[in-house]
Order: sequence, then structure tokens, then C-alpha cells
Amino acid sequence: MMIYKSISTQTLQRLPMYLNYLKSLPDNQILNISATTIAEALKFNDVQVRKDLAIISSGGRPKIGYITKNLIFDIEKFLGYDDADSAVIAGAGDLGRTLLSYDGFSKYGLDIIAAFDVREDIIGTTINGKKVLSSDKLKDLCGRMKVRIGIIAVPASEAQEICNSMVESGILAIWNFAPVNLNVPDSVLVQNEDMAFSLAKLSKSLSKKLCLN
Ligand SMILES: NC(=O)c1ccc[n+]([C@@H]2O[C@H](COP(=O)([O-])OP(=O)(O)OC[C@H]3O[C@@H](n4cnc5c(N)ncnc54)[C@H](O)[C@@H]3O)[C@@H](O)[C@H]2O)c1
Repeated sequence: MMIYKSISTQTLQRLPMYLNYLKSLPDNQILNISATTIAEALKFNDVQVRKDLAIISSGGRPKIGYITKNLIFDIEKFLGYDDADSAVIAGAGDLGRTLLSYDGFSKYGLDIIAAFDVREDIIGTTINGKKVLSSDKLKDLCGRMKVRIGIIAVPASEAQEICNSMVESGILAIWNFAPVNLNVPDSVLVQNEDMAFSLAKLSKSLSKKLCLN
């Protein structure tokens, strides 16, 4: 069994890119792949790629590289994509509906089984085959179905309360899109998602670039 060393956020962010690239290769045509080839394809530094891959896979061989399908397996295993986790979404508004409509999450081991909302006109509807249930049912359903991931797409004012219900139901990880800092016990993981932050970074980089020109 591979014992993983600790991993930086930057490495963690690069792993899905390696995975996407490897999965984009034609089936059964590229049996072995080197860190250098991956680095060239993604325009990354090859020393960096070699270091990243060495953390999550022991399959690299000098001059041969990695067996492609084994490397895909090792990255998926490290990222937990090999074992689908059930998830629910709180809030089936604009963002919640968009997330529910995206089928690609299953590739990342995320199986969204239902959504919860408070609006009578939305409750009982189905979005992309997923039922929207009343928010009152969240605790009971998540507890019974042993749901591990909760996605928060409710207004900021409602986010902490819905987060509390998720934690009480046994949810272990929260993907939070609401612009609030959630209070959770240490045992619960929270990943905050903020497009405004990414946009601010982009806009700052753009103004720096324009100043240099
Ligand atoms: N992270 C990002 O980059 C990003 C991008 C867009 C929106 N957001 C945030 O995501 C959240 C949702 O945005 P939206 O545009 O979909 O809003 P929206 O108003 O379209 O949808 C919110 C939904 O939550 C429901 N809701 C309200 N209280 C609830 C509760 N207690 N339980 C369950 N459902 C409840 C509402 O009925 C509504 O359907 C907001 O907090 C918004 O700020 C974040």
C-alpha cells in the first residue's frame, strides 16, 4: 500500500489536470507515459510534474515512465474519485439547478442524489432526474442514506442553519458556495467556493500585465 506524503494545495490542484490529460489520450494507444510528456502537453515544469506524481504513485520507472492506466488509477485513488460519495444540494435556485444539471461530477466521485429547497413551487419537481425535496426532510434523508457531502447553494442568510442540519445528519464534508464563513466542528471539512475571489485574482493579474505593457 502506498503511504502518501503530505501534499501542497498547488499539487492537489494540478492532479485533476494530469488526470484529464491522461483520460483524453486515445484508449490503449499510449501504454506508457513519462512525467516529461505530461509536462510538455500541459506546459508545466517537468521537475514539478515528476515530484507531484512521485507523491501519489510508486509506478514510475526510469526511461519507461508510468503505465498510463495504472497512473490514472493511482491519481483517482488519491483524489478519492474511485469511490463515489453521495451528496445533496441545499438550494435549488439558479446555482443549485446548474450544479444538478451537470453530469460530469460522477467523474469526480460525486453522486448528487437529491436537492432540498423551501419554495413550494420547486419542491416535488425533478431536475436532471434528481428530486427536489422539502428542506425539512434534509436531516432525516441524509442520516438514513449516509450522505457524506453537502453542497450549500442557499442565500448567505440561510447558510449556517442549513450547515447545522447537514452536520447533525452526519455529513462529513461541505462544499459551500454561499459567501459566509461557516462554523463547523473540527471533524467536518469545509471547502468554500468563491467565483468573486477568482475573478478578483484575474482582474489583479490583468491590471499588472497592462501596467507592464
Ligand atoms: N461561489 C460562487 O462563486 C457563487 C456563484 C453564484 C452564487 N453563489 C451563492 O450561491 C447561493 C445561491 O445563489 P443562487 O444564485 O442560486 O440564488 P437563488 O436565489 O437563485 O437560489 C437560492 C435557493 O435557495 C433556496 N433556499 C432558501 N432558503 C433555503 C433553506 N433554508 N433550505 C433550502 N433551500 C433554501 C431558495 O428558495 C432558492 O431556491 C448564494 O449564497 C449566492 O451568493 C455563489
